[in-house]
Amino acid sequence: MMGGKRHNLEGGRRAGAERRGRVIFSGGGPSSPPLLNLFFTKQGRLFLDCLPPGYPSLRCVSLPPHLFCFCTSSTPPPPPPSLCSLCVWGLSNMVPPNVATIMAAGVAALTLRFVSKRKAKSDHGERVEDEELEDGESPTVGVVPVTVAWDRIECILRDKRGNVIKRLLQGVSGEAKAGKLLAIMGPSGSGKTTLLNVLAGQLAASPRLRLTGSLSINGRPFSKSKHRVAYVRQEDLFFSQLTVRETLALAAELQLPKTWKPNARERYVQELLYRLGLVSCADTIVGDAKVRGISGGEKKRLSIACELIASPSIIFADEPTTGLDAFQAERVMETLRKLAEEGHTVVCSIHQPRGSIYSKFDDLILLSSGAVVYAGPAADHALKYFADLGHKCPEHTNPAEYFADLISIDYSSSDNEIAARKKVADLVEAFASKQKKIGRDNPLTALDLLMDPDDEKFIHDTVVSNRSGFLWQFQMLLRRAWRQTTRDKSTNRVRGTMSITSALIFGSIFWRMGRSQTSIQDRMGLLQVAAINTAMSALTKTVNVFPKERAIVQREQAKGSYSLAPYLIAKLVAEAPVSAAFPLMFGAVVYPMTRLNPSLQRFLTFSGVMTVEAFAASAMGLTVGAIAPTTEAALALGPSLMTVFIVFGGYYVNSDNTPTIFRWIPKVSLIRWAFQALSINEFKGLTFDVKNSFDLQDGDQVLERLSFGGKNVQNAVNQELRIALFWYWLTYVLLKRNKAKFQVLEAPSKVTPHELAVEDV
Ligand SMILES: Nc1ncnc2c1ncn2[C@@H]1O[C@H](COP(=O)(O)OP(=O)(O)OP(=O)(O)O)[C@@H](O)[C@H]1O
Repeated sequence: MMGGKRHNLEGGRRAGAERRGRVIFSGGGPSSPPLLNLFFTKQGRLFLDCLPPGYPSLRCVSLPPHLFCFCTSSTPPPPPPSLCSLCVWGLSNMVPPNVATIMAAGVAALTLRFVSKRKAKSDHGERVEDEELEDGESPTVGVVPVTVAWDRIECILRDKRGNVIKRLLQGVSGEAKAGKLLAIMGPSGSGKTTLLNVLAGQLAASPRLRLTGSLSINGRPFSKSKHRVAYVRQEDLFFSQLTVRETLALAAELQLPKTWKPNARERYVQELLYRLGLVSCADTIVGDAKVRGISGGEKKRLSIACELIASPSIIFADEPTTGLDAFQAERVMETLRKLAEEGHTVVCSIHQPRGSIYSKFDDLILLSSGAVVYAGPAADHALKYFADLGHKCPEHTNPAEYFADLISIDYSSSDNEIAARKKVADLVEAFASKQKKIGRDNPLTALDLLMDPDDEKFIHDTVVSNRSGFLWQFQMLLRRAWRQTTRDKSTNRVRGTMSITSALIFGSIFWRMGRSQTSIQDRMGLLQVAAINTAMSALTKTVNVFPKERAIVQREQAKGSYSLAPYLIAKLVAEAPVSAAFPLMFGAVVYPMTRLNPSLQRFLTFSGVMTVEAFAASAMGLTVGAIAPTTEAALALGPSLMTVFIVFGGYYVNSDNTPTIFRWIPKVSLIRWAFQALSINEFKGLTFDVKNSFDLQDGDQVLERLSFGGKNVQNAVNQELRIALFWYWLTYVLLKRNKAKFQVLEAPSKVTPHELAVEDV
C-alpha cells in the first residue's frame, strides 16, 4: 500500500542538495546530469543521487545517519531503506541500465558504508538531526516508511470469576502502510478505539482483559520495534494559558536534541505551524472552559502538531473529528491526509464521516461487534465488494453512511434485531472466507523484508528522545509553570477576591477585639478559622486543576520528554509567589481589623505561618490530585481528608485529650501546627483584663490550657514544613508509580469453544 506518488520528502531533499560538498563518484551512462552521484555533504555525510534520465521528480529516503539517498523511478517502488536493496532496486529499474556503473557505485557505497558504520558506532545515540545546524539552514526530519501488520487479534473481557463476558475484538487482521490513510469505521461500541489502542500498544491493562494475536512493524514484532508511534487521543489536553506557538515551542525544546540551535528549533516550529494550518492562531492562548481560546479543530491540529515533533513513522488518531463542526472536521482530516502523503502511516478511527471526508481514505476497516466486516481499499473496491454480496450502495449516497447502516444492529424490535444480527454475521462470515481464500490482502512487501537489521539501529538513533539535563528541563518547565500561574487571571482574581472578602467578613465578626476575658475565646476562634480558611482555599484550588495537569504530565512522561523531579520543583517554585500572595492579602486586612497582637514582628510571623500552611495544604492537594481519578473525585476526597485534620486541629479536641489511637493525627495535621504557631505568636506575652481571681492573666496561661505551653513558633513552623515536604514526596512517589500500564499482547492462541460461545453478546 506504499504510495510512491505521495511519498514526498521535499524538505529533506532540498536541504541535502543545498549541502552538497565533495563529489566522490559520478557517472552512469550518457545522461546529463549523471545517472549516479556519490558525494559528501559539507557536514561530512554521504549522499547518493540516482537520476534515471527523463524522471525529474526526486525522492528521498532516510538511510543510516551517515547515508542519505535520493532516487526516482518510473514505476516507483517504495524507496529502499538500505544501500544493498537500493542497488537491487537500481539494477532492476533503471532504464537504460548501465550495469557496470551501478555495480561500481554499489561497491563504492558499501565500502564507504562499512567505514562510516564504524564512525556511527562512536556516534551512537545521536540523531540525524543532531549535527550542528548552521544558521539559516533548514532542519530536516526524515520519515521512516513502515508497514504495521496485525493478525488474529482477540480481545476478551472476563468477569471476576474468569467467565468470558464479551469478545471485544474477534480475530481481527489487517495492515496499515506508509503513505496511506487507513480509517477504522463501525457503529458505536464496535471496538474501533479498542483496536486502535491495541495497534498503538496502549490498551489500558486490566486483569479482566485477555489480549492475544500478533502485531508487527516492517515484519518485526511490535515490542521489538523502535519506530516512533504518535497517538492523538480523543481528548486534547494542554496548559490553557500558553499560546499555540509556546505550546509547540516547549514541546520542541523538550523533545528535540539540544544540538538543534534555537534558530533551527524556531524554524521547525514555524514549519509545523504552517503544515498544520495554525499560523493564524499561533499567538492565541489555548484556553479552557473558563477562558475562550482556540477552536476545537485548532486544538485537535495542535495535538497532531505536538505529536509530529518527534517525527513519528506511525500516527494513530482516535476519532479526530468528534465534537468538531463539518468545516473543522474536514480540515483535521485534510491534515491527516497530507501527513499520509508525506510518508507517515496514518490510522484513525472515525464514526460516520461525511462523503468529502470518506473520499480522503485510502483504506478502510469496517468493524461490527469487534469483528471485521471489510478490510481493504476504501473507494470503489469497497463498494464493489458489498455490491457483489447483494448490498449495492444507491447512487448519490455517502458510502460511509451506507456502510454504517448496513452493519449497525437495529434494536427497534426483536425481529429487526435478529435480522440485523444475521445480516452482520453473514457479512463477517463472507469476509472471513474471502480472506482465507486470498490470504492477506497485501503481504509485506519484499523491500520491507529486505530491510537490513542494522537499519533498525539507525531508526532507533534517529527517533530516540534525547532527554536534556535536569537544569535544562527545570528551566523549560519553570517557564511554562510561571506562565500558566501568572496568566490565569480569572482564577487569581477569584482567589484574591475570596481572600479579601473572607478577611472582611472575619474582620467584621471579630472587630477590634479588646483585652477582656471573653476576647480570649474570640482570638482562639479567629486563629482557628484563619487556619482553616487558608488551608481550604489552597487545597481546593489545587485539587481543581491538578488532576487535569497530571494527565498532561503523564502523557509527556510517556513520551520521555522530561523527568518528574524537575517538573514538581518547577511547579513549586513558580507557584510559590502567587500562593503566598493570598494569605498575605488575607492577613493584611484581617490583622488590623481585629486588632490581633499589635506588633509588626507578630504580623510578619502571622503572615509567614499562613503562607507555609498554604504551601502544605497545596502539597496535600497535589497528593489528592495524584490519587483521585477525576477532578470530581479529588474535590470530594480533599475536603473530607481536611475535615479530619480540622477536628484534630488543636481547637476542638485538646491534644492531651486525644484518644490514644488517634494521637498520630494531630501530629500530621497541618491545621494543628498552623493553629499552634498562630496561637503562640498571638498569646505569648499578651496580658488580659482581670476582674476575678479565676480569670486568666496572660497569654502564657492560655497557651497552657491549649497544651501549647513551653513550645515555640519555630518548632511548629518546622513541623508544618515537614508535613509539606511529606506531601510533595508522596505526590512524587504516586506519580512515579501511577504510570500508565498497557495490556500485554500474548501470542495468538486458539479461542476455546467456551469463549466462542459468547460471540456477539
Ligand atoms: N476495559 C474494558 N472493560 C470493559 N469493557 C470494555 C473495555 N474496553 C472496551 N470495552 C467495551 O468494548 C466495546 C467496544 O468499545 P470501544 O470503545 O472500542 O468502541 P468504539 O467503537 O470505539 O465506540 P465509540 O464509537 O462509541 O467510541 C464497548 O462495548 C465497551 O464498553
